[in-house]
Amino acid sequence: MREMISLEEARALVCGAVEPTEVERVGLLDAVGRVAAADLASDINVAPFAHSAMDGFALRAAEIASAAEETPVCLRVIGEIGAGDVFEGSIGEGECVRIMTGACLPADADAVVKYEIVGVEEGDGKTGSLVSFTAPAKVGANVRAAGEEARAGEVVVRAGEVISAAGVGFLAGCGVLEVPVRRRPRVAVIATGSELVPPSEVPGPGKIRNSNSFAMAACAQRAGAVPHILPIVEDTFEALRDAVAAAARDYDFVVTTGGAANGDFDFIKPVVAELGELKMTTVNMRPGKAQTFGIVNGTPVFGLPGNPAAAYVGFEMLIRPALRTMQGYTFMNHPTVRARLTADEKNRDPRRIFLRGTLTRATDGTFEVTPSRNQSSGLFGPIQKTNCMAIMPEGTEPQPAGSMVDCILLDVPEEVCL
Ligand SMILES: Nc1nc2c(c(=O)[nH]1)N[C@H]1C(S)=C(S)[C@@H](COP(=O)(O)OP(=O)(O)OC[C@H]3O[C@@H](n4cnc5c(N)ncnc54)[C@H](O)[C@@H]3O)O[C@H]1N2
Ligand code: MOO
Repeated sequence: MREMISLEEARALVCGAVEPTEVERVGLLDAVGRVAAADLASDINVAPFAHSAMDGFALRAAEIASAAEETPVCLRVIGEIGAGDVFEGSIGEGECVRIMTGACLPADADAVVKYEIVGVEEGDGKTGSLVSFTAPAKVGANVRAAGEEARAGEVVVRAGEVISAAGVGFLAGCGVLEVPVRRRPRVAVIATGSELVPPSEVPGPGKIRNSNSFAMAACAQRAGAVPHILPIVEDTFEALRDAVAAAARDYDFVVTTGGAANGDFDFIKPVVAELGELKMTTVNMRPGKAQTFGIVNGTPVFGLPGNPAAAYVGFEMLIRPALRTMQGYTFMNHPTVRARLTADEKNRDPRRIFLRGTLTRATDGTFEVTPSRNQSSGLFGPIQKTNCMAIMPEGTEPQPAGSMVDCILLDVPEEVCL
């Protein structure tokens, strides 16, 4: 095992070490945002029948082929059909049928003319009236064909597609009410640290609230997994070993925070090494250098650093892709855009730096990014106030204002008005 690896190597290692969860069938609504695990086919033609796209008059286009302003063509209205009705009669020469949007096109008709451009010569436009047309209509005008969206038996969503909200509607129309998807991974979240108390308590001397477990659980939820916050573990080898061993038996993925460095009370590395196989310990990024990963009892175990921002970056950059891999997603990472730095950035490091920052649109439509003043790896607060992470490549010189940098979009793409 090499000591320090690149983020790309780390991501490949972690994603390569996880297995897809088994397939379960979920109700259609629960499939939104998830990946279809099998091809899905329609049971009927969609639309099931040719129907009108407009409120108007159904006719044979040939009847009004000669229609013009000076030489209108008049047709007799012989019936009316609303959506849900079927016109059983036949349309003879010189005749048409009043039709509503969504109604089944009469068998004899091949076009619909919307009623805004139809004159009423006699009557009220309903059955028995005489209506006039001043322009021809194309065959198929304002007609939605049967099977336009799907044919009976046709695969409408392929295995591997992410089902969108509109896709849920599409599948409902195709009669697909249950969708096979990969089960959401169950993620154990364990905070280690003798200084930690649950957030429900006011910390006493030397103690702090366990905020990491909540953030990591929220990240897991956002990644499509089901998080379980387990009890805080004190800083002893035995306590952490027992907690990790139990969690590796009961969950699909184990996340710990803290105790990932080389301090006197940092035990995640020796624990993973003793219980299973340690695969990495450090990644070339800042914050979040100390990233432990290994396999215990066939279960991936990820030891995030204790510093909140470092844990967050580690989760989003390394654990989220793994949890998505387990669910069958092919796109693992947050979207990235290029943006102009609004201020000089003096931070430099042999490691790749992820600066928490705010991405905005400039008046010319391009992106600008302003890194937060406080880049402490010990804080969640600045991340709550930002919407991206600006990437300073490893080993770079200070970046002057105006430099173009990659920015990873976090939770709030709408607010960046994409
Ligand atoms: N001699 C060195 N010391 C440290 C180095 C180093 O390179 N040499 N790196 C620092 C960096 S950077 C990080 S990150 C941490 C990572 O180490 P640990 O994973 O062992 O982190 P801890 O010591 O356990 O905790 C660090 C910090 O975070 C607070 N913390 C821990 N857990 C939680 C939690 N659940 N909720 C909120 N806050 C938490 C903890 O109290 C510490 O203040 O090592 C540095 N040291
Ligand atoms: O590994 Mo530490 O993350 O730079 O905060």
